[in-house]
Order: sequence, then C-alpha cells, then structure tokens
Amino acid sequence: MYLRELHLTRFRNYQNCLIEFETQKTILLGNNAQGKSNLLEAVELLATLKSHRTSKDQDLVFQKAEVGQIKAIVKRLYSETELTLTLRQKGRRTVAVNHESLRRQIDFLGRLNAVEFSSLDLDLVRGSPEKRRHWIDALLIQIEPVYAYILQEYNKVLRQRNALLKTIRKSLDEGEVNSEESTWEQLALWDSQLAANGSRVMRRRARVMARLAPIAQQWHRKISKETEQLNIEYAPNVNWLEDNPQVVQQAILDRIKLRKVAEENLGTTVVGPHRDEVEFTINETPARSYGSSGQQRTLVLALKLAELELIETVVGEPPLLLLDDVLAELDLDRQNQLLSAIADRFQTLITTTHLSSFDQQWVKSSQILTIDNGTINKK
Ligand SMILES: Nc1ncnc2c1ncn2[C@@H]1O[C@H](COP(=O)(O)OP(=O)(O)OP(=O)(O)O)[C@@H](O)[C@H]1O
Repeated sequence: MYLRELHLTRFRNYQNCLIEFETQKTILLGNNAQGKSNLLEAVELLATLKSHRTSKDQDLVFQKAEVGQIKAIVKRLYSETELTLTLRQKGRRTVAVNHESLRRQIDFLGRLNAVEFSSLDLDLVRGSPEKRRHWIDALLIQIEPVYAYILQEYNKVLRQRNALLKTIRKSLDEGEVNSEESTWEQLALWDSQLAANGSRVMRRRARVMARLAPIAQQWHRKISKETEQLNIEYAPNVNWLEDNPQVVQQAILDRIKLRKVAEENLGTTVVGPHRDEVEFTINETPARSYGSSGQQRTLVLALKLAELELIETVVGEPPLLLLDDVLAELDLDRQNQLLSAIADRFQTLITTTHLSSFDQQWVKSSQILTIDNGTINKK
C-alpha cells in the first residue's frame, strides 16, 4: 500500500499542510519540536484510530481550534481510497471513507496499515506489562479490526465490574455485611460477562503471539549473528489447556472463584486479560532485567521487523513503516540490517534532526522534506 497524500488541517502544530509523497522513502528533516513526530502520529491515527502519545482528542487539535482534520489518499493494489478523520476539541470524532461518513469507527480500520518504531519502543522491553499489552492490542487491531470492538466491550465490562466491587469493598469498610442478594446476583452476571469477553481477548492475543514469535525469533537470530536465542512467551493471567471458548471461559471463572476474597478486599478485578504479560527471554535470561541496552534494541528491532512481515502476510500488502528518530539509536550494523530489510519493499517515513547519520544511497533515493514549526518544504 502507498500513502500518496496527507493533508493536515489544524492538527497538532499544523494549520493547513498538504504533503505529497513522491517516493517509497521520505526523510522528514527538522530540529526538535517542529512537528516531525506529529506527522507520524497522524498516520498512526489513520491506521489504528489510536495515538501512542495521548488518549485525548483535545491534545490533537491545534490549540484553541474547535475542529482538526487528517485526510489521506491511500493507494492499494486494486483501489485508491480517501480517508478522513475529524477530531474535535469537544465531542466525538468522526470518520469518513471517500467522503461518506461511517457510522461505526471499526469500519474505518484496516484501510491503511502501519508499523511505528520510535525510541519509546524500548519501553516494550523495559516498561510495565501495560506497554506490552498495548503493543499486542495495536497489532491485533490492524490485522483483525473487529478486535478493536472486542477490546472495547471487555473494557466496558471491566469498568462496570470494578464499580460494583468498589461498592462491595465500601460496605465491607463500613462494617456492613453485604447480604443483599441482588449485589451477589449482579456480581455473578459480571463474572460471566468478564469470562465471555475476556476469553475473546485472550484467545486472540495467544494466537497472534504464536504467529509473531517464530518470525521475530528468525530476525533476532539474524541480527545477533546466530549468537542469541530469543524466546517470546505470552503469559495470560489465566491458563487454559485448549483453545476453545468454553474452556477459556471456564478457566477464567475458576480463577475468579479462587481470587474472590482478594477481589472483594481490593475492590477491583484481579482476574482477566488486563493483567496479561508477555515475557521476552534472550538465551533463557529475562530480557527486561538482564538484557544490555544493545540486546534490548536488537530485540525491539526484531519485533518491529516481525510485525511488518506478519501484517504483510495477513493483509496481503506491505504496510507503511514509520521510523521516529530511531536510526541514531541503532549502531551501524543494526541500521544496515534494518535498511536492507526495508529496501524498496515498505513505504517508509523517517524523521531525523540531521542527515549525516544516514547511508548516502538511502539519502539519494529519498524524498527529503524539511519541517519547520508546522510547515513543510521540499529540500
Ligand atoms: N495541539 C497542539 N497545538 C499546537 N501545537 C502543538 C499541539 N500539540 C503539540 N504541539 C507542538 O508540536 C511541537 C512538537 O512536535 P513534535 O512532537 O512533532 O516534535 P518533533 O519535530 O518530532 O521533535 P523531536 O525531534 O523533539 O521529537 C511542539 O512545539 C508542541 O508545542
């Protein structure tokens, strides 16, 4: 797929900016805080309807403006589509495809695919489990857009169940024995909802990890010159023996029973995919605590290359690659591995503050755009 045009109106620090992408590779060159990451964020939003930098639309709209917009023309093998995402300071965002508004946001997903790689991605290894859950979820949304809906439903159930557990906790604090039957009936209802929705999330996470792990392992072996063996293990909060909805749901219900007292005392849900983890080990040592920063970079690079490949296999077309200031973080050897893997296969947008760290061949074959305080010029 190919992003031909991007038009940003009152988005972040862009007032009105039209960018036409003329080659497979674009270098976005500019000093700090000029709008390079903002531009990649716009593409990320079109691909996932999420930004890894903020969950508030107010942050995305140009200061004090009411409405901001991201518009793009995407060329696919057999079609060309115009995508429009309208963001509001107050009120809901809206989406349109070829000028037609869509009622459901998930119908917007899957029309543009992108893998982003920024220095923040090192947090994938070092950061909290939440970072890794977000990472799997963002990948799943791209290869199976209905997952966005499944996750949203799970989170709704989780919020409601937590609210009920909080009330139970409060009455325990106040010394009331909560004997009201309706409270326990309600909780039993939320238990089964949590199990039904939780099993959908967990089974999909398990499946995508099973597909991604061998690809990432292969890349990792190659980048580490066969010296290191990566292992990726999805560690769900609940274990099950068979990939079958009933089996997984029952496993969740059994664990809820086991953790009943803890949940009531804490006043929150402790069982479910919101407590999942992904474990990375290198030569059987946990990468998070023992990996050197070089090893951690190799690991993240292998994961990103695996994401590109997996999306390409599932979608049938190569996704875009967004590299946010990341080349400088990699040594020459890893840079070359990345650049040769990309070659001309993936349309790549890459931000940098200076061109000197780039391979000259790469510079020659790229379109170079300079970014200065929300305005873009060809170099
Ligand atoms: N909603 C907004 N309205 C106006 N300006 C904004 C908004 N959100 C962010 N900005 C501005 O965008 C700029 C940051 O841009 P961006 O994060 O893209 O930096 P960058 O060019 O990638 O720099 P770096 O190299 O430091 O990552 C800052 O000047 C910030 O004030």
